[in-house]
Amino acid sequence: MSETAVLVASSLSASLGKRVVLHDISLALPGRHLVALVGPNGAGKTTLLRVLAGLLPSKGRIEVCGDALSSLSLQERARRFSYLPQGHQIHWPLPTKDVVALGRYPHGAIDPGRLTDHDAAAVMRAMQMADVTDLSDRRVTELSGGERCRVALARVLAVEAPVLLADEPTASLDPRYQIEILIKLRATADSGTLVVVVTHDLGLAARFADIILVMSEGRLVSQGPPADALSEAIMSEVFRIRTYRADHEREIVLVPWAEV
Ligand SMILES: Nc1ncnc2c1ncn2[C@@H]1O[C@H](COP(=O)(O)OP(=O)(O)OP(=O)(O)O)[C@@H](O)[C@H]1O
Repeated sequence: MSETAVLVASSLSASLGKRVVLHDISLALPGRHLVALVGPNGAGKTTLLRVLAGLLPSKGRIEVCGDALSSLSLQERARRFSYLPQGHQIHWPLPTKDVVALGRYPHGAIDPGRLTDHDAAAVMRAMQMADVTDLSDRRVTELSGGERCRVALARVLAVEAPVLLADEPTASLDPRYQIEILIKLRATADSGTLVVVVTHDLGLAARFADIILVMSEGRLVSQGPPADALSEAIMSEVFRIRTYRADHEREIVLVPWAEV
């Protein structure tokens, strides 16, 4: 990979309980890229995302922006990684703008009501990017699922971290919102961030990602540009499906079609 890697992992392995769920994973991912992490249920995608962010212990080495993850304080890790967990829910009836301001917590903004100009500007940029400025004073508990999803995205964007990790950010959204979220993540990557997104939507992954990482049974079994990483052989061996493939408006169309 010619570009400078922002996130490097070498020989990672991790266990949950007595089970080894990640085996010998090595990768090097540059900034300004949208990376889709795909694989069947239970392949280890969420575990890998959490290990990369330092939220789960692992063996091996992780470097972010040239520093060993293990050498960084928790606050510094929180500034370098923004993490959108799977099925993210907000249960407190906070106004949208305060939820988004929580993204500035790693930068020392502990009171959403008293942000510095710098933090307030970052919150505004994130709200504009996620298209939630018109929801600013609405309570998040009174928003639709799609609106809440955009607010959750705005919160992680407000961190303005060099690495954004998002676990199934489009799950349970309607097709329009799914496309909208991918367009926003694409734009975030284009502005310089390394964005890693876990998804089961192979069509959106093939269309929007620069790099696809395919996991199976805790191992990285394929990686590269979508057409290579999601080859018909990988589809068959890893996902046990055949796909319909075409081009539309000069973008890849990939539709899961039948079991093999
Ligand atoms: N707390 C736990 N203890 C033991 N095993 C676990 C635990 N959590 C998850 N696992 C196992 O680890 C493996 C990887 O789980 P993980 O959630 O990372 O998979 P995934 O690829 O994200 O799956 P999905 O697509 O279903 O969300 C699975 O086999 C799962 O059963």
